[in-house]
Amino acid sequence: MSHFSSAFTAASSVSLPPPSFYVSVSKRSFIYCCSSSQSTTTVVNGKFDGKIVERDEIRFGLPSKGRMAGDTLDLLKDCQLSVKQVNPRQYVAQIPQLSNVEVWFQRPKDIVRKLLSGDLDLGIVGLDTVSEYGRGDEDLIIVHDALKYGDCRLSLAIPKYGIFENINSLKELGQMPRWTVDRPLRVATGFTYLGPKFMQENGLKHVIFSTADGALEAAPAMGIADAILDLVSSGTTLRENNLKEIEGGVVLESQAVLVASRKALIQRKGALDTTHEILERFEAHLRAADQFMVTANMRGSSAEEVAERVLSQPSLSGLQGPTVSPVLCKRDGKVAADYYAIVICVPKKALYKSVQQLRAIGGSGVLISPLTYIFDEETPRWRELLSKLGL
Ligand SMILES: Nc1ncnc2c1ncn2[C@@H]1O[C@H](COP(=O)(O)OP(=O)(O)OP(=O)(O)O)[C@@H](O)[C@H]1O
Ligand SMILES: O=P(O)(O)OC[C@H]1O[C@H](OP(=O)(O)OP(=O)(O)O)[C@H](O)[C@@H]1O
Ligand SMILES: [Mg+2]
Repeated sequence: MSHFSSAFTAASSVSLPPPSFYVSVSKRSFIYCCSSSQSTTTVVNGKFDGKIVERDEIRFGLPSKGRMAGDTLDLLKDCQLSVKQVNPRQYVAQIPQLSNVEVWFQRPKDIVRKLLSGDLDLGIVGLDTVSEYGRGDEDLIIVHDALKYGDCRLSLAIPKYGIFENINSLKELGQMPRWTVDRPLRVATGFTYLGPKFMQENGLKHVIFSTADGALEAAPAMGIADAILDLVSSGTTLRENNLKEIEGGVVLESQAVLVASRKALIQRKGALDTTHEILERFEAHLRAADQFMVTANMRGSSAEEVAERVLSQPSLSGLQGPTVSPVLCKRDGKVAADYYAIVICVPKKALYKSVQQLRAIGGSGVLISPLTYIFDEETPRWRELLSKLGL
């Protein structure tokens, strides 16, 4: 177990001056004050003399509640990694298939903070959370960038009415002459790192940010802010509050990601192997999730001739060409192959087109089955990870 208590707070995130404040757009550091039984140590950006604190288990942070929690457990279950949590209020759990892993349920932002402080080694959160609370720290490595749930975008929105009626782009918003040092554009957001950074990168000078924990969409109508910067998925909340997104106003496209601490992967025994296994399971499942396995019978003179016909169709080329096997039957006392069974994988969205193309080349008895996993020789993301780690 760690010598340090985990209950530390990122100093930069606790004392946001209410009600509105000028945010420095320079990169700020996290400062954690850690006390052990013997001494008090200051750990800057989660680094403790560049070394990790020794412990035997690999700690995996999962969202404890909210919209990411259920989908995260579902993904793990689909990858045959069942998280054994006795009740929802228990914050530690096990994954029997990964005996060296300890799951810790935490709020998404705390997962990122604890990866940086070295209290977690791996985590699953939205890319928005990694970007906001990770603040570009090089210790954070995105191992899988597209877990295919939690889709949303961080986007700037302004009222549809009044002075903004004819404003439809970030450029037009920035060029409105009314924003001055004395009367800057007021933006309400929970993203107090990404917001100012985005405005600076886009050359908007007179901007002031205020923050609140939720229901930001009310701020313009209440006269508290001119614009909001918040997550959007269906767009319903914006619409219901008479707000609109603008061209060039998307800060970030987000979905759930698997993120790791670089130090943990390099220094902690077993961390890299465990990450490899989790990554392989995720990739195998996610690749399979949008494909069907299609089998069909085709009359033909040889396996090669049948394969030629299949490969002539654009939607039927399969993973590495079709698998073609003879369907053997007895005719006039002799075993012969008049038919061949072909097996291919097709993207779910191309299913009907594939069936049509199979029929067009003489396919019959077409069977469609769901695919559960596709394990390739090596996943491209594993290679990328090794290269990011300099291994
Ligand atoms: N429409 C959406 N609004 C907000 N978050 C979304 C949306 N769609 C997907 N997400 C993802 O879900 C995450 C937010 O989950 P949730 O609202 O449960 O947690 P949170 O608000 O960050 O936690 P907390 O309750 O500690 O503030 C986001 O960081 C984002 O990655
Ligand atoms: O585009 P939509 O599908 O409408 O989703 C966007 C809304 O969802 C989130 O709020 P949440 O439900 O987390 O409530 P909160 O603002 O109180 O956190 C987000 O902050 C937006 O308000
Ligand atoms: Mg929320």
